[in-house]
Amino acid sequence: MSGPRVDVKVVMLGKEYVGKTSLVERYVHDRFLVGPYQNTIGAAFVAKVMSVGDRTVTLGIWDTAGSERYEAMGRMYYRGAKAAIVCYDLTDSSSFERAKFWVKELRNLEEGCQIYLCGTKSDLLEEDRRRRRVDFHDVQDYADNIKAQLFETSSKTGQSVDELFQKVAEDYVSVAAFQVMTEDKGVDLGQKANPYFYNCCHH
Ligand SMILES: Nc1nc2c(ncn2[C@@H]2O[C@H](COP(=O)(O)OP(=O)(O)OP(=O)(O)O)[C@@H](O)[C@H]2O)c(=O)[nH]1
Repeated sequence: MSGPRVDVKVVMLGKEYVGKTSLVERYVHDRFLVGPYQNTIGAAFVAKVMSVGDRTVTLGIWDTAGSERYEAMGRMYYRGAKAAIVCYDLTDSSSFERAKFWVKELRNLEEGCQIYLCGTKSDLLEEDRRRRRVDFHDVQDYADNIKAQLFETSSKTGQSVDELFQKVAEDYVSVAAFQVMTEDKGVDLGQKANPYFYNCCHH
């Protein structure tokens, strides 16, 4: 990989047990850990180097603990994040309520952070569609409202996991390029208050 380096801080948020750690494990190590569930304590950090066009992008991923016990710490970890992957479990409606809580927080306190909604464990729906507890179209409407992107993933099968992280990196690179372009030209667009406005309008 060559070209200019870009570092992006990404934070994983969502209720405990929704599968944040599993998503990171699948993306970074291409594996799905079986065995007893181990909740994350505090947060874990992992970096993954990848490429977007001729750019080398390092995603610095903070995997936060979902337990409400660690809620205040979650705040520490999303500070300065350029992207948040807000996870909910497709088979657990309460986890979507919790996702909305994080979205509200981010929108109030971390304006420059692009939000990606991620419905997890889609393989369980492949096994039995009746297990779905969060309607795709409802979430899509919600995502449109908050200008977020929506993915449904499975860390077990790998479905849409690479696509999700690739999109995070691509979006960040295109926004960074747009910022450089407008700064070079001395353009002062109102949209720059929300750097992802441009990006959202072009996808
Ligand atoms: N079938 C299936 N199970 C999953 C998937 N992702 C996670 N799980 C299971 O869900 C449980 C919780 O997964 P974790 O990745 O530890 O969840 P977490 O959100 O990191 O949990 P906290 O650390 O407590 O916040 C584990 O038993 C996983 O094996 C998936 O895509 N499919």
